[in-house]
Amino acid sequence: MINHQDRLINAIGLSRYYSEHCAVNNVDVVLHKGEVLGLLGPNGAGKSTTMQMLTGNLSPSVGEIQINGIDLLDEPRNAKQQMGYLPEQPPVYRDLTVSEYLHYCARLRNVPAVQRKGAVATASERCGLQDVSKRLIGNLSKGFRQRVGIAQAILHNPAVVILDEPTVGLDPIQIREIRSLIRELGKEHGIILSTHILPEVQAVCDRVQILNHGKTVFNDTLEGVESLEKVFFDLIFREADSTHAEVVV
Ligand SMILES: Nc1ncnc2c1ncn2[C@@H]1O[C@H](COP(=O)(O)OP(=O)(O)OP(=O)(O)O)[C@@H](O)[C@H]1O
Repeated sequence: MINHQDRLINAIGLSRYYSEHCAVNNVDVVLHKGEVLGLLGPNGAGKSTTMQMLTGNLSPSVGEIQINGIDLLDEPRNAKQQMGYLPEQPPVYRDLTVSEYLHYCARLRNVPAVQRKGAVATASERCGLQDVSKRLIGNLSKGFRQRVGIAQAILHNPAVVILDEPTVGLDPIQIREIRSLIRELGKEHGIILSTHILPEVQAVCDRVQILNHGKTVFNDTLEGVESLEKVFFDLIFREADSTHAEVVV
């Protein structure tokens, strides 16, 4: 019997229309404790729309979403409290120091005043930011700014962390560091990672969900998968061929 208790995200039957256009079509997203889930797909597949629905920034046209057992549509504040989100553009303020910014985020996240210092210290330590806490964010390297973005996402110790393209524009050393941070975080949180970089998914994810034309076309662990690239291109091109065949016929 399936145990739904350990589902940090339980999103069932999600669809989203933009007027007549169905961008996401009856997609389920399930995330378990201790799992890093890679959300993949070619441009326009529906990843951003799905992530925006999961983070409560966009209402689904159809479907329901529970975050750590709390209904996102009925109790958006409580459900969002269970979640940390790093959008593709980290929401950092360049004119604040790392410490000032993280304290500000802790306030926004309703971390009680007496716990803020500890929460900032813990998130800074986990993201390797102790040595730059007094530096202005605007003067940090992109890799460190990304760490600050991840630190704000985990500050309130959420059950779920959603990361959108967290390593875009980083150098190879920074990429390696951020990936190992994601793996580390994955032990205590459930993580959804959206990226176009297939080797990244293979390096950090336990399971992969591939979207194409708004539908799930693959959802499985990476056990025994030698090349995710092959799986990905086979699926996407097979679909393109069959779509083409339909048009021709
Ligand atoms: N606000 C909008 N209004 C109308 N159509 C939209 C809107 N946002 C997205 N779409 C369309 O919905 C589909 C899915 O878009 P979405 O941005 O979710 O895909 P994606 O997988 O995130 O793509 P990318 O990797 O390029 O960011 C696309 O066809 C897109 O053009």
